[in-house]
Amino acid sequence: MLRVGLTGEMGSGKSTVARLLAEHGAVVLSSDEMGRTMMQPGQPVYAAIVASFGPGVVQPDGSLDRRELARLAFDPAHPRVEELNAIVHPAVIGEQARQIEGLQRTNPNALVVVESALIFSARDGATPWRDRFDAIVLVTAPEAVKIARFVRRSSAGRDLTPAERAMLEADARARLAKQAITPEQRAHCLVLENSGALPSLEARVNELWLTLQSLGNQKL
Ligand SMILES: CC(C)(COP(=O)(O)OP(=O)(O)OC[C@H]1O[C@@H](n2cnc3c(N)ncnc32)[C@H](O)[C@@H]1O)[C@@H](O)C(=O)NCCC(=O)NCCS
Ligand SMILES: Nc1ncnc2c1ncn2[C@@H]1O[C@H](COP(=O)(O)OP(=O)(O)OP(=O)(O)O)[C@@H](O)[C@H]1O
Repeated sequence: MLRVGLTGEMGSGKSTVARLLAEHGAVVLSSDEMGRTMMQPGQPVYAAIVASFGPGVVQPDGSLDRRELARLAFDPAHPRVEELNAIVHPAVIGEQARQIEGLQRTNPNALVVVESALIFSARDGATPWRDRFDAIVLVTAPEAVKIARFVRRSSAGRDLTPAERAMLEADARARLAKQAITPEQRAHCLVLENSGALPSLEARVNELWLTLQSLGNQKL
């Protein structure tokens, strides 16, 4: 088994790369999706978030108000993202470890890809990222492209007022600031640049797949 961490800042194209790797046969675990599942009513993570952040983050139907939670988490005057991370990240990392352990038994030759913007910074308090992954792939794109992709996704095709656009851009910058990757971390990564058109990304992913295959079960 090869355990690959797939990272890159928001809007860099990680999910697109994950999808392409899955088409080659990789087993992909998405941290964002796992986090969302654990934040559903009835889950321990949901209860811990409501206990910390209060009833103001609960919508009338009982689900979490993600927009309000994001506002509190990334509030520039009083950010609480570390508090939120301390609840969600250990649970997500623990679930990933359990799923990878299961795959070791059922599919020992699997190439497992864990997708997360926070591969280097997310902690469960115990296991350093070096012990959780055999190789890290970093997807990069220019800052302006990443912000534009976030604004486009968040507005879902709606026309934005200049004030709404400015708010979304500020939200994007606040999230990106929490994802910055240091040159020391980058030096550990296989870097995939994604500033061009999709076919050139696809060609790079084809090469990446061959490189990962050639690693076998070796740590990079
Ligand atoms: C703040 C929340 C409620 C915002 O929800 P929203 O639906 O707007 O965003 P979504 O979860 O789809 O994330 C979109 C992107 O935001 C960025 N982002 C999310 N959480 C964080 C964080 N803690 N730090 C930095 N960037 C983040 C990531 O690039 C992510 O891909 C949510 O992202 C959250 O609970 N974050 C904390 C837990 C977390 O880190 N989740 C992501 C991986 S487990
Ligand atoms: N090379 C490309 N050309 C055109 N569009 C692209 C390219 N790469 C990615 N995209 C588009 O940009 C958007 C963001 O890409 P993607 O969701 O893969 O990024 P991400 O890094 O996973 O972002 P996030 O962390 O926000 O989930 C998507 O709509 C995707 O289809």
